Amino acid sequence: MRVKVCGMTLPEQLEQLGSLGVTFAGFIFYPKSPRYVFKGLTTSQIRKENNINKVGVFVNAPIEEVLHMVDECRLHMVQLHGDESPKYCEKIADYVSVVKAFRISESDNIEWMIRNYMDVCDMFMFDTMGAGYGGTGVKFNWNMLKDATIGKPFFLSGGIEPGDEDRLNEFAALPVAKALFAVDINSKFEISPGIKDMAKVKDFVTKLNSK
Ligand SMILES: O=C(O)c1ccccc1N[C@@H]1O[C@H](COP(=O)(O)O)[C@@H](O)[C@H]1O
Repeated sequence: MRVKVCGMTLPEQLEQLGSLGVTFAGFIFYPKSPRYVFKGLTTSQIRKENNINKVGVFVNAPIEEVLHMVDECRLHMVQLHGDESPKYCEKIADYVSVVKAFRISESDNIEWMIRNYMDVCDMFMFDTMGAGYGGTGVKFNWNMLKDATIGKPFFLSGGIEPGDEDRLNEFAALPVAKALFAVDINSKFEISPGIKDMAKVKDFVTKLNSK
């Protein structure tokens, strides 16, 4: 199973990720996040990193700013984690792969939420609704996906933590998980915001892929 580690802020941790079997590194370009990428990384450090797929996470940012960062940092994908409209996604998708994130509450109908985004982005991400835009450290009810038709590859996100490996492998056996593209980990693998516990990341990736 592919893994994305989000909220990278340290150059030495970024360099290490690829060798741990992680497929994607996420950088949060949202200044209000405690994992804001420029706390510890520069655009040139990100640009030079060639051993991993780079995902920029944006929240309601101006389109020009997103495209500028894609160029500057040579991002492979952008993850739109705010309230971006289908039109907004479509404009960005002309230039780079777009992952549209949806923050899920118990009363949501997921198929309804994604319906207008089907033709304007490349993938989806399902995360948990919370007070902020992301990094809640809380899981949503994965059963809500069980009978849904998703129609695009998706990232599973929100509070995934060490010890979830078996549960994730069970989820991966469900019919809906044919579209499960990757699991996204973040705050539950940290020493402090933006500083990852690399031993926990390594252990998780190994256990997840050993079944
Ligand atoms: O982590 C943040 O600070 C953040 C801020 C704004 C938008 C997205 C953010 N993180 C994303 O949240 C999910 C889930 O994180 P967690 O596992 O619940 O901590 C993850 O995809 C991050 O990309």
